[in-house]
Amino acid sequence: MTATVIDGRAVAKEINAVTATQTAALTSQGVIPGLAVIMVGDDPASAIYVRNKERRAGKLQFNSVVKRLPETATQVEVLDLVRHYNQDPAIHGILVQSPLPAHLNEEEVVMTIAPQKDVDGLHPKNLGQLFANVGHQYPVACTPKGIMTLLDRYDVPLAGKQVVMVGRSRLVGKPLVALMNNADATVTLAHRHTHHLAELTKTADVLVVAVGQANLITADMVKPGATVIDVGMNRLADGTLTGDVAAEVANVAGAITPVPGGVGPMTIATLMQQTVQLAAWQTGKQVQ
Ligand SMILES: Nc1nc(=O)c2c([nH]1)NC[C@@H]1CN(c3ccc(C(=O)N[C@@H](CCC(=O)O)C(=O)O)cc3)C=[N+]21
Repeated sequence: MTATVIDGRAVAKEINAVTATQTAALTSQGVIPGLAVIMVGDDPASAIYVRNKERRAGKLQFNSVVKRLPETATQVEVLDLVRHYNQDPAIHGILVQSPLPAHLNEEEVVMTIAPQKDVDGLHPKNLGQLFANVGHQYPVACTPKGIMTLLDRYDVPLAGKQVVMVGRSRLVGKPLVALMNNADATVTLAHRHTHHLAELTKTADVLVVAVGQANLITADMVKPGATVIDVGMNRLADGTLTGDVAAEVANVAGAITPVPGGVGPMTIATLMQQTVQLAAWQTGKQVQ
């Protein structure tokens, strides 16, 4: 038996088609969705992301701005740039690429982004709303949100199911836990201090892995028939891109996302979808 391959590119294409229609609707009302990306230094995963975002935003005819600052940029420079885009009515979404160089205070940068423009959903106000499952019109981190869309498109049941999330980043693991909880799954968050990881992952009906370590998850760690979502983005010495899940897992899982072509394209599509949504909220326009 070999697992169903969950085709992130195909689902992303559907989402992008809807986003294109919504973009046209907004543009005809005089609002061009505006996305500002700030990248400091040159993290390789960020470089892939920025390149693919620019391409997609161009195709959708967004107002897309990418500001690249050198590794040596100061905290004040980054904060001033964020404040500039906070004030700019042509920009509806602001994204600061993570990780920032070690000398910068990421916490303070995130706190400075206007919550209504925080297209990554990282601001404590937005994360708080997500965890409390209260309110409406708040952004959610694009990778976990895109994962929920994928699972929905593939009719993967979540209510009452065991979900194990490996990796507790603010960008993926934490928001995914909240989204899964809000979807009535029983969710466990595992991380570098977790004991007996293999025993835990083997209980998962849905296993999501966002660690950044090639081959971390092997076939013996997966329940037969489970859905495995691989968020890893690892560049091997020979230049190939690979996730955190070993190829042999396809012999055990029921469904699995490939890398590339799984979660990555969904992150981009969700970013564009959410930028349009933020533009509509900020301007009071209808998109559908
Ligand atoms: N504030 C912030 N938000 C992020 O969401 C964020 C970030 N910082 N820093 C870097 C990581 C990495 N990331 C990727 C998203 C899509 C692809 C992607 O498009 N992957 C494709 C293409 C791969 C390729 O072009 O070779 C795929 O998996 O098929 C990659 C990487 C978002 N991240």
